[in-house]
Amino acid sequence: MPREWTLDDFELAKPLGKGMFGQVYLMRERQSGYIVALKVILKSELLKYKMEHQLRREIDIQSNLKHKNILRLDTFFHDKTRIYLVLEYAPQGELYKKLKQMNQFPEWQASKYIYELASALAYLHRKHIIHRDIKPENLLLGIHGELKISDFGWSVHAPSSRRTTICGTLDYLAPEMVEGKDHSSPVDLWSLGVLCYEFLVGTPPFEVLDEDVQKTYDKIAKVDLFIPKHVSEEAKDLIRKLLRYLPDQRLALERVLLHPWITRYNGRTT
Ligand SMILES: Clc1cnc2c(Nc3ccc(N4CCOCC4)cc3)nc(-c3cccnc3)cn12
Repeated sequence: MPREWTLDDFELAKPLGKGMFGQVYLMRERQSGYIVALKVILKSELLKYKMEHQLRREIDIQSNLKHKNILRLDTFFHDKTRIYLVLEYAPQGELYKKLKQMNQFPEWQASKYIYELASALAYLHRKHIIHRDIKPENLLLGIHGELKISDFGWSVHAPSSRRTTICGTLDYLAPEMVEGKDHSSPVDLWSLGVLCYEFLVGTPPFEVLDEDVQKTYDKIAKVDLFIPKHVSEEAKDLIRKLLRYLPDQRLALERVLLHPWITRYNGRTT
């Protein structure tokens, strides 16, 4: 039985940044020199937002996943005031910052990220897990620039009905999520389509400038989609096959992985 870890087992290398519920630090485990990212969450904050059940689910789900495009959660521990998540360190940082810097990705880069995302989602869906919160802020980059899905705070076992109020942007949410209906794994297919658009265009497809939630919702419900002409026909085809109002009409992940826009840049999976 692995012994309980404590904060004394680690020494601080540098702060990495601020997440939703606390700071993230680059740490070195004293005995082995092993480098990790330590996510520190204040228990008081957790209680204030009634998020302890969501964190418990995040830990249960993420600690049992093993896939090169999913950030590993190695272990966790807590003291009187804080909970510590010992996570895999992603040396190339946050994908959304790279997207902001580059404004949009070249087609080969977007195709590679969508391929990696689809591979990770196929793995999750085989385990009947839906992520439900796929967006650039939840994507990190590994040592070779490979995409890593992090933050499983909204993941659940499919099928599901939402019990927690949605906060933050609606930009990535499927119509059935926004409408509060029962939903299942196709919600991640919708988000994949939104991300494919955003990687190539630089902004999400249903974003409204004044951030009026109702207007965003109306655009999502109508699938009011305009794809700029610089986007290749094959990429447009994939985006249109994912951004379908009816969940069952969205292209299955197995078909995404074999789509010409994906296989052109990532080699045909057997
Ligand atoms: Cl969990 C987890 C695992 N790895 C990371 C990570 N890695 C990481 C690597 C490298 C750079 N830099 C690369 C050179 O340019 C400056 C940034 C940043 C973050 N960051 C965060 C994080 C979280 C919140 C805010 N900001 C960053 C969470 N992480």
